[in-house]
Amino acid sequence: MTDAAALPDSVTVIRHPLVQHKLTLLRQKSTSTGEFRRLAREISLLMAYELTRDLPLEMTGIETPLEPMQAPILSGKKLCIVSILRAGDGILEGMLDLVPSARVGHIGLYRDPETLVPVEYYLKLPEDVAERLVIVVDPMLATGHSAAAALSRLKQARAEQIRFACLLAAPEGVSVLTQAHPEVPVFTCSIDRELDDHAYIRPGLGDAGDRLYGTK
Ligand SMILES: O=P(O)(O)OC[C@H]1O[C@H](OP(=O)(O)OP(=O)(O)O)[C@H](O)[C@@H]1O
Ligand SMILES: O=c1cc[nH]c(=O)[nH]1
Ligand SMILES: [Mg+2]
Repeated sequence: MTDAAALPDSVTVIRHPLVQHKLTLLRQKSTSTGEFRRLAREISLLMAYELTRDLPLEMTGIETPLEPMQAPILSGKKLCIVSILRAGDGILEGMLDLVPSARVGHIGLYRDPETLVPVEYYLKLPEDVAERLVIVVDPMLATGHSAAAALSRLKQARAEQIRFACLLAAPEGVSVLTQAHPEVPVFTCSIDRELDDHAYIRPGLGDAGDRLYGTK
């Protein structure tokens, strides 16, 4: 929704028609919990395809049933997907569908409803997170403070190569995150109009965690 020309180079809006179509279904208030979860998973798989588009390859010798050949395999850092609990888990599943051997980390953060400051309540990362390409996932980038705090935590754990993926972003969140972590590529399916007075993304999709898990 926001003029792409105004975006920093580190931000990619995934405009693939399947992603955009599924995102529209996801946003609709009539979409049930089960359908919401399924759509989030499908969109995440497609996002993982975009996020991993530039992974390096090397050639290796294999044998087909008919003859030997040189064929490409992934050669760079192994992957770690870090989910920002709890709504991040709705994205994690679809990413793991595409890269099932990735390691997984979790950062538990909730946004205090009064202050909007992210509060950390859980952290579990693979021991070798510093050697991996880390993809941090959370459906919503609203004020940007949860994502910025998660990336700072990962840097404390010595992670060096980090990407961030969300379904929806507010312009305010993009600005906060890219200023705090300018070297981190950010992938989103939409940059919506604005944040409202409760720091909800408008038009948005509501509360991602509640819609994924059927809570209020
Ligand atoms: O950019 P911010 O303003 O920090 O807001 C975004 C955060 O808010 C939501 O989580 P929430 O606090 O609702 O926790 P939940 O995932 O447990 O529902 C969302 O999943 C992000 O983590
Ligand atoms: O719009 C928003 C903002 C933060 N968290 C959500 O789940 N939705
Ligand atoms: Mg929530």
